[in-house]
Amino acid sequence: MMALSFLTLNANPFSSLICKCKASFDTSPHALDSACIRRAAHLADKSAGFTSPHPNFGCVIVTPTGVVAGEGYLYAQGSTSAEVQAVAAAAERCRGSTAYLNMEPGDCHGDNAAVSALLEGGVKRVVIGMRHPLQHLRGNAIRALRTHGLHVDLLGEDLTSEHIEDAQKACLLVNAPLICRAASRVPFSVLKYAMTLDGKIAATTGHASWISSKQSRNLVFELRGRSDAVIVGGNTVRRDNPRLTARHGGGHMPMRIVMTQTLDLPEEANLWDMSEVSTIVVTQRGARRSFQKLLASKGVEVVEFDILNSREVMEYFHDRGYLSILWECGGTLAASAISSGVIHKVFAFVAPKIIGGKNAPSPVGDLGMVEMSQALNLIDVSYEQVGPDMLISGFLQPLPEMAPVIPSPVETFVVDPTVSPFESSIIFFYKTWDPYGAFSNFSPHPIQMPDENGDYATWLSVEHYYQAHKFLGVDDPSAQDCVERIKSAKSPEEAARIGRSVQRKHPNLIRSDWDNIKIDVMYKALKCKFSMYPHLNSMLLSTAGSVLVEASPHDLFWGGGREGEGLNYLGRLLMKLRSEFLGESSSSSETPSLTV
Ligand SMILES: NC(=O)C1=CN([C@@H]2O[C@H](COP(=O)(O)OP(=O)(O)OC[C@H]3O[C@@H](n4cnc5c(N)ncnc54)[C@H](OP(=O)(O)O)[C@@H]3O)[C@@H](O)[C@H]2O)C=CC1
Ligand SMILES: Nc1c(N[C@@H]2O[C@H](COP(=O)(O)O)[C@@H](O)[C@H]2O)[nH]c(=O)[nH]c1=O
Repeated sequence: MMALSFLTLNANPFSSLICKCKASFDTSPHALDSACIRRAAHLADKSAGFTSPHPNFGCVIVTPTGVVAGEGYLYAQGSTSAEVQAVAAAAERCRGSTAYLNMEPGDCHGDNAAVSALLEGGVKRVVIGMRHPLQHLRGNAIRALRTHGLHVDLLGEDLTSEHIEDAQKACLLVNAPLICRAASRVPFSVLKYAMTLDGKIAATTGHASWISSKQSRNLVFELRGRSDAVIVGGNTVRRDNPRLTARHGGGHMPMRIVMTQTLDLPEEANLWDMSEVSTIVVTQRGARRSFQKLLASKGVEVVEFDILNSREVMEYFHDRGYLSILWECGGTLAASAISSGVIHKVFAFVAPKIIGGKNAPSPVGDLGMVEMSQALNLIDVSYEQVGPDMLISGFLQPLPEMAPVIPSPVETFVVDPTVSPFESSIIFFYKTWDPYGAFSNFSPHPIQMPDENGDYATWLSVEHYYQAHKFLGVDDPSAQDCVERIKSAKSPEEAARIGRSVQRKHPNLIRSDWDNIKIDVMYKALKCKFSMYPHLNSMLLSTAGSVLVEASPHDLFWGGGREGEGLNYLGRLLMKLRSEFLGESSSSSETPSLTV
């Protein structure tokens, strides 16, 4: 199958790129640098979907004679960093080498693993394709490497050329969702549709299976596998009864979102089958409460909105940490999403078929335009043949510039003097890339906890420990198997996915006292984490006087909720722990009433 990505990376194997430089006697360091950075971006792209919501990192180590000595890419958050893998693979050949990184490493875990590996491996020069897009992480790794005497170059900062621009583009594209997140309040959204040569996405009857070829549809599975979620409108659910799963074998499975105003949806639908992946239905506040209950009984999450429109919905999923959304809706919802300015990229599969029909639906409904001069022009358009179809893709809006990233508190103060950078009465944390992201259960800090026999076992994160304890001690082989699967999950996200989906599907496997003990389980794990890592302990103590709130908009038990309606138990436990570390006997005075 051809490799498909949000970017269109050169499919040529790396070796040919290097050879090209050499064969044409273009031995300039810049030609080699750009080829190696492209390779790093290509490697980084291999795990797209799995790393989310974290960046994709690739690293290539090249000896002074131009030989690739080691390579690596980040498989998932919490797994071994690309730099550590590449340095290990290069072994002795690392000394004096150049390391190529598609993006500056961001050390949100406080262990500086990537930088340390490059230093310890004896790398002499580091070439970076792109600075870290998140302001609070940007520049830290570059500074650390330079402080230790390494020569660090940022591709394209001293000179530019076609090769360099290509390589820079590859770096931007491989982390487009993260860049988008850093610069705006919505995830990176791709609108994909399949249409006939006469511009129809279904027959007049609404029948649409299939317009595009099997090859194209296989490619769509890949696109789904690269996305955090796939979204459709209510009509598509009623008409197509889609599954929206990524069926390309072993890939990442996106969440499924249905956007419906009426909530007039079938009682039985493939999307309510949660055995493979979950579905979230977003709807108008107050819509069909009895149907909401029915969906809840099937494990489908329903989120109500006062104003249900594409932008509000995207902002909500942005706040939930989603980086990339694939829109597989019909023309009505597509027009609303385009009008709201939330669509970044379009993938149009054009099949050499004609269906006709004056009322047959087209991919984009009314945008209110009356003259061709108003048409939206795609940027950076690509054309690829896929089986008998033509895939046309391009951007509806340019990727955000790297400069205007989220301003630092001090910069915010300059822009808006009413915001004090020193006002810290509430500290929000959620994703591990946040300034206080290490407070999250998902921060990849392994903990060592005693089991029931007093033997110590290592858990890759607090989330691993917490999820596994839902099933611990249950006298059922499936529960024991679940504990093992969670324990060996490659990332905290994967651990949470397993734990939550088994809990939803097989509530009988959950230990009967779980609701009574879960806070205690979490507290023990947090205490261990903040005792084992001195820098985390200092970070926690440095927040003294501030209320800590886990800014999860959807977890109303551990998080603070969208409007402060959540119980914020994670924040409360951290404050309790902070009091304990500070030597205060009681935490009750600190427990906040959450009206944030
Ligand atoms: N060839 C292709 O690639 C595809 C073809 N199709 C075909 O398209 C047809 C369906 O098209 P269409 O009705 O446009 O698709 P959608 O169902 O995807 O979108 C329309 C629906 O979205 C819901 N919606 C919620 N909020 C909004 C909003 N703010 N603005 C607009 N809609 C909103 C409404 O659901 P509700 O009515 O429940 O309130 C509305 O009816 C079907 O025949 C299907 O087979 C669909 C997808 C892809
Ligand atoms: N008809 C059509 C598409 N339709 C989209 O795919 C959905 C069905 O997905 P699934 O149930 O997972 O196979 C459907 O609801 C709609 O969103 N996609 C395409 O690539 N080509 C096609 O010809």
